[in-house]
Amino acid sequence: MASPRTSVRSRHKNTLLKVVILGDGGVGKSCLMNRFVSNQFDEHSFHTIGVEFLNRDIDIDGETYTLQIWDTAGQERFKTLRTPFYRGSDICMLTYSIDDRTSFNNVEMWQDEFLYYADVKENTQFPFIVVGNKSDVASEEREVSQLEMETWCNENSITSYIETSAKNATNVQEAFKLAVQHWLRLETRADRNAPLINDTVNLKSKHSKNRTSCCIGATDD
Ligand SMILES: Nc1nc2c(ncn2[C@@H]2O[C@H](COP(=O)(O)OP(=O)(O)OP(=O)(O)O)[C@@H](O)[C@H]2O)c(=O)[nH]1
Repeated sequence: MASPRTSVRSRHKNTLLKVVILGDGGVGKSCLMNRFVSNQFDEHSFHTIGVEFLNRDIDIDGETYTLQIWDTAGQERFKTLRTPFYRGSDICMLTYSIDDRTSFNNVEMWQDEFLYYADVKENTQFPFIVVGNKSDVASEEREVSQLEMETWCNENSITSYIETSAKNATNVQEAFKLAVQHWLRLETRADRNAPLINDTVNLKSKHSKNRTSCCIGATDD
């Protein structure tokens, strides 16, 4: 027999969130996705060509969210294959590898690429999370300190950041959870502010446009 908690939760509709993972080739995007979805790690992971996606549910505060995770090809030559998939994203994970300074320096470029091709106008209103992967490497191989990453995030109004290791499964679940919590915070704020932004809102209408559909459908409406 189902527990009272389960039967209450089963009445809630799942929320589907599209999460896109961006970052230089080789920083570990595919490994992060596979660790999160299948709890597996491939020491000899191949470069991604274009995009791949996998789904996994995550429970936060008694609610279930289905994450549709899009792993993209980080190599420059695949740019035209990956960018058409940015539109409609709810969350963007900007990844670098802590033993590769160039990949950290490129985080800003990845954010710009995402904003442009996803057609997101307000970058401070979009849930970006910065993920420094490969935290398992020996300290002498580290090229980017955690403080440096936090400083960059603060300067760029990014409030969610974390170091992970897809290899030894450190903080991978937490990274996705943090991302959804960030999305939830912005969503709640958008809902709260909605009537203030549009003073001609029809109070009888049951249809409420949330922030996500605004970003997706801006050119199609
Ligand atoms: N030490 C360590 N190695 C990792 C980790 N994550 C991934 N790797 C290794 O890094 C290499 C690249 O991993 P991928 O997941 O294919 O990298 P990617 O970012 O998807 O690369 P592209 O598909 O080219 O964009 C592989 O050899 C992985 O085994 C990690 O957390 N720690």
